[in-house]
Amino acid sequence: MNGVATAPGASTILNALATGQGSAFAIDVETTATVKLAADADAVTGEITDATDADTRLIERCVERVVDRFGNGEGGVVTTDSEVPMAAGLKSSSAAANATVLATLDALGVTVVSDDDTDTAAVGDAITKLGACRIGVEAARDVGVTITGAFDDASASMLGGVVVTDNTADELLAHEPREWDVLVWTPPERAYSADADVDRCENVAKMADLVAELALDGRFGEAMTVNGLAYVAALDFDTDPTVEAMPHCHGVSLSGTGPSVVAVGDETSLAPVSELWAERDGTLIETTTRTTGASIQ
Ligand SMILES: Nc1ncnc2c1ncn2[C@@H]1O[C@H](COP(=O)(O)OP(=O)(O)OP(=O)(O)O)[C@@H](O)[C@H]1O
Ligand SMILES: O=C(O)C1=C[C@@H](O)[C@@H](O)[C@H](O)C1
Repeated sequence: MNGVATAPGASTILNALATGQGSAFAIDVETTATVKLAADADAVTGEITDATDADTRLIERCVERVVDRFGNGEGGVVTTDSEVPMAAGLKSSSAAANATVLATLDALGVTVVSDDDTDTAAVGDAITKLGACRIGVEAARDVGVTITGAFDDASASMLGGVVVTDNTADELLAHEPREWDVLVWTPPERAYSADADVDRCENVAKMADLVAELALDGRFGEAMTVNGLAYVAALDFDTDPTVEAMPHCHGVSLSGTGPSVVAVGDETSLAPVSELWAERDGTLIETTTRTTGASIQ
């Protein structure tokens, strides 16, 4: 009973910490999960390739939740192998959870239905992609790696494209395809979402409402830039990387609770941003949006 699945990381248009409404888009860097289940194994053990000291509770809990719902008490081993850096703002936990849930469903032979936008929670012995996504969100809540549940990040990773969500109800408000070039700058420091200063974020709630309006109007570039300016201030990051990118790109924002800053546009508009950000410490990733989301391999 083996299963393998991949899920992409994501970046932020609207951070949900202020109001519970969020918006995110999938990017073309991904995490692969491999799940090996056995009827006679009595526990689930997680391993994260190249990060032996990292916390494996999220992926173990994802397997347990899928087995509780669709299995028969199986245990086993889950391994993730990821291109998405942890605690960088690029939704590594959502990618790991989605890949693990899908790989476990694959191992158990459960059919995953792709009628994402109709959002039927489960159809007989099958489950929709959004239903699978909600299992990962619940697992993230169980182990405390999220503030709101991060259904925005998780559904962007699961479905691909751009989503707008209500994280207080785990509901999808909009789902749109967008094709942008994407430039990611990740400074050397790391920031775990669960440690973010939520009280400071609540101070920018009126700006978050404006960002949600822009996003629901399909004005994603402006939405993410307003979000970026509000949240770099609220979370006390340097405003310079955002401001210097603004004249060139379609949109730029702090991603999640940082520290990465992400700009979207086309190759020509991102070239001067790349030159400016290359002078800073840290790493640059040139990628694209991804419209296809997570999948069983
Ligand atoms: N590749 C992975 N494999 C297994 N577990 C992971 C992986 N990435 C993240 N996690 C789990 O999620 C926890 C939170 O990670 P992290 O802060 O990176 O997630 P995040 O909330 O998605 O934030 P960010 O958007 O900053 O990446 C980690 O401590 C770990 O338990
Ligand atoms: O932990 C959370 O609930 C969140 C973390 C960040 O990624 C945010 O971008 C997201 O909107 C919500």
